[in-house]
Amino acid sequence: MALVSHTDVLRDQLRLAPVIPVVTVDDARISIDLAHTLVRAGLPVIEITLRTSAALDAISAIAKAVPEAVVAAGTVLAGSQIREVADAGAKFIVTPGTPVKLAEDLREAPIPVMPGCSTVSEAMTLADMGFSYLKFFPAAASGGAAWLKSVNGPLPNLMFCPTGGIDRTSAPSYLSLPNVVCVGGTWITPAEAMKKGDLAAIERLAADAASLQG
Ligand SMILES: O=C(O)C(=O)C[C@H](O)[C@H](O)COP(=O)(O)O
Repeated sequence: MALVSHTDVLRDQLRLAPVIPVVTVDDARISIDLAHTLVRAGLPVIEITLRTSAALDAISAIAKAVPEAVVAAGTVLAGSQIREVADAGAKFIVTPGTPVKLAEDLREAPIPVMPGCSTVSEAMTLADMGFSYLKFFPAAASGGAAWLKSVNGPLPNLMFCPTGGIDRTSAPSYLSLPNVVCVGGTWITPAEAMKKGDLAAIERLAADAASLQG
């Protein structure tokens, strides 16, 4: 099965930057300029959430026009979305949580997958199914850095991208942990800046996020 090589690809993608901007796009027309801005600032990995009707167009536009970006599809909730996002050009898939049926479908995905979990049992189930890089969501609400520190003892082979309630101030405390590969967050692309198309503000936030270390 292709999962092992997918894991290697995903690991390399997740190591590109300390922060994955989690972006909700209302108008796909901003997506190419936004991706160029994030890449220039040092955040080439971009998660576009499938929460709006513009999301697939945004993924496809970025995949075609900004090859330096690694565009991921977030908020994948159903197996039927796997083919759609892969066809749009997504480089990997992110889920907020991963019921077993969805995990089974994700195992067959043609692109890498970072499934979401928020409990030790969910993490163990996903590990059993072959997934080694997991999104820990909602991170802050589910135990934050303390949870990650605790699970590193019993589950040292799992790596996490905590997301949910993380901001510029709390990100370094996650990034310093041995089982955190990067963090995700929306603070780089605030709704107001996205609405106004304020790419200068986004570039400042992104450059600052790109410089974060543990
Ligand atoms: O849509 C998804 O698939 C998600 O998992 C949710 C996002 O990752 C969070 O909404 C992050 O939001 P913040 O807490 O503002 O950083």
